[in-house]
Amino acid sequence: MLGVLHEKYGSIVKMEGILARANMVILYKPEHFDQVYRAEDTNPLRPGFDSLVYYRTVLRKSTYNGVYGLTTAQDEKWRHFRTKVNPALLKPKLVKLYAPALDEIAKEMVDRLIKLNGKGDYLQKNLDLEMTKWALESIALVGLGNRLGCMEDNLKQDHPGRQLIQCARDMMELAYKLEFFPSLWQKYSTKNFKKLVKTYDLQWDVSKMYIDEAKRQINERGHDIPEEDKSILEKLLSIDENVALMMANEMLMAGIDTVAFSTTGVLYHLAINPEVQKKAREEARSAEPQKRYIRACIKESLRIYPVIPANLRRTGKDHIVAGYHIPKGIDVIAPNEFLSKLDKYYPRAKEFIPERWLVEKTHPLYYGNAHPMITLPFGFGIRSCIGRRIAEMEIETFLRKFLDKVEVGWEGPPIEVETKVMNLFVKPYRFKFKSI
Ligand code: HEM
Repeated sequence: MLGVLHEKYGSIVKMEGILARANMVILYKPEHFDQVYRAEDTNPLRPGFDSLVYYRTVLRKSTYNGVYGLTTAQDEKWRHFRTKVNPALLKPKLVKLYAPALDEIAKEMVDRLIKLNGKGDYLQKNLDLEMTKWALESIALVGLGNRLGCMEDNLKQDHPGRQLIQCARDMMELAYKLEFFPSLWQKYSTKNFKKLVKTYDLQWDVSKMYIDEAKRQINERGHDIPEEDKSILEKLLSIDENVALMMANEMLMAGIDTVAFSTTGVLYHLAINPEVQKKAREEARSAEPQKRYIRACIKESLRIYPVIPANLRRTGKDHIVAGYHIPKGIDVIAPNEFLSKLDKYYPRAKEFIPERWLVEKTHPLYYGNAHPMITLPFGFGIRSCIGRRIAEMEIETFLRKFLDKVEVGWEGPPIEVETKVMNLFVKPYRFKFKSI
């Protein structure tokens, strides 16, 4: 759709908001959204998840004590929260401390994939479920310091971890229906809105149960343990209890499908590019600690298959862009996925070429020839993804283990993506895994 609008209306496209939605402008030139996004970066407003905002600030106001979390807070509340959580989640030195624990989970996941690969067409239909189990298990260990047991065999449908996975998916699908299409949920409780409220309630209750259990264990054993053994929850509890609780809750929400989708995307690209896979495997098996080629594979895959296809900011003031007036209160869309696949920015843009992230400046494929705002898989500026460092480490750790033990191929037509707030792969997964 973004391509069609661009072709028909040019590089600045205005769309009237429907029902309660704000008016929107799509800016197709990176210099244009760069101008707006930078000017808005002192107080970045990211709209979206209006139903979750309503749930936390109105429906369940008493539960949240005025602390709304990063996904829903704006203005000073957001800044206050973000300032408190930034160091624990984004400082590379602190995040690296979780590497050994993530290594252990990655190893289990690879063994599990090998085992499940022998079970007929199970992975063709359920690879997404298995990848989300690994992603949840990993983020829970980093976030809470606990294993949830999601990667055990015969996990029951009502296992709390399984419920969290289902909640994350349902929230995305229902919010998509309510917030991207005309809906009257803001006037009265529609059927889908009621379902969504139930899902928000369940996600909160289950994550709170896990968080309370983690807190109980922390209090029982005391705080006198090495820094590398402290979870993010424990670090944040010493700063602000409400913030710690909310951040842990959001990690168990935002850290599941994002990581699972991104990792599956890399597996797909490795599967259809055996030469790249071979090179990545050599690096995975080498003693070189810096896995630059594998990291380039992740970057390149996120360029082609970002989880979030477009970035979004709501203007907090007026802007003049290429002579057009964009007033305050408009949602400005940066169509990053669409732009990232254009040859005018990246030569052979549709091809998976990790080398473009590694070659010298003088090389025609050099990634830096493209405007730096085009590929933004983790968003932009001070409001960009708080889980970025953790996610990158989870994916890299998994790939290193995977490449060492498994060869991956793909049989059949190319994988397809559908977009529902986030990107999702369409089943079946036609991967061929071979233990090596
Ligand atoms: C590969 C995996 C991931 C991708 C591609 C991704 C992508 C994004 C993007 C595009 C945004 C919007 C940023 C913006 O508006 O500028 C975002 C925000 C966010 N992400 Fe991630 N994410 C990933 C993993 C995670 C993980 C593991 C967590 C858990 C810690 C997480 C938690 C969040 C939160 C809480 C926000 C809101 C930040 C704020 O508004 O301050 N994400 N993510």
